[in-house]
Amino acid sequence: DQPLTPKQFHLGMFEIGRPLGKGKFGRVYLARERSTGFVCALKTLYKAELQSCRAEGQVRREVEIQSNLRHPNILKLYGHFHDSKRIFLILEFAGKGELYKHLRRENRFPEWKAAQYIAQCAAALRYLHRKHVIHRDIKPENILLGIHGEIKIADFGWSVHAPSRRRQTLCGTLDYLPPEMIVRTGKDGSYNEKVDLWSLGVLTYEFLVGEAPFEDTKAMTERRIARADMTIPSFVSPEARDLIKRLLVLDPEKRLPLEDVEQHPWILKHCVKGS
Ligand SMILES: CCCCNC(=O)c1cccc(NC(=O)CCCCCNc2ncnc3[nH]cnc23)c1
Repeated sequence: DQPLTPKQFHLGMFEIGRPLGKGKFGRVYLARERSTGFVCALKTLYKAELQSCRAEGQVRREVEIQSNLRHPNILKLYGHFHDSKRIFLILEFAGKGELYKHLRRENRFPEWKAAQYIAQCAAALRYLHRKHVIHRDIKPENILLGIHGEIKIADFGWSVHAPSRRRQTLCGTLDYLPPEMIVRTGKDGSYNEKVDLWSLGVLTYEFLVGEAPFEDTKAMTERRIARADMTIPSFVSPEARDLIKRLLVLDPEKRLPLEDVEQHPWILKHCVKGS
């Protein structure tokens, strides 16, 4: 089941197709390995850019972490190689692309679809946490959909081995960050994998409501996160409301464990096993 296994990869082995996306340090292209016809996604990262932002460590961690992971809801990293200017990550191609584009197009997901996505995210996070990996950046932009609509958690550029202390300053949206990553509450400001439980709560809210629970100006967002100050619209079912409230809890130790998320009435109601 590991189609791309040669030890040494190089660019000439691939036919490059259309761009699939772009990020801070490079782009992702559709690609096909010439000898096997295997379709994958090639993520390019420019060394110069990485050096200027001192992000090489992030890439090394992304490669080291993701290449040891094997789970149906986690995007596979088959290998990597580099040339003089770029680093290339050979990633699984997710046939239905970026989840956030589906969310924006549909505005919000029906409860049965949101519940199935959250159940798959919980299964992937349970697998990561068993390996003492914290993702730290669970949000719609970092989730892809496979050809059968299954969740593929991607972009391990921010993941670390638990417990951890943040070094890099956080860029991008604060919406998904838990209180303990915004204000240094813990004695040494450290945090653990419970940060992903908070993000799962934010993700559940955004799937059902169409916007993040603490979305506001930067200052207000920080304040609202620190107080877990959010309102859940009345169209959200009582079961879904209950799950969101059990995940968006200030005290990391009091957040609903992943095992209980998977057994939550809202999840069981919409995810009949073997359906
Ligand atoms: C460790 C580096 C952290 C910062 N990341 C970057 O600089 C960075 C560099 C290049 C690209 C990106 N992010 C992006 O390109 C964001 C969009 C990534 C999704 C591209 N679409 C895909 N559709 C279908 N199957 C896939 N398999 C992999 N991607 C896909 C990010």
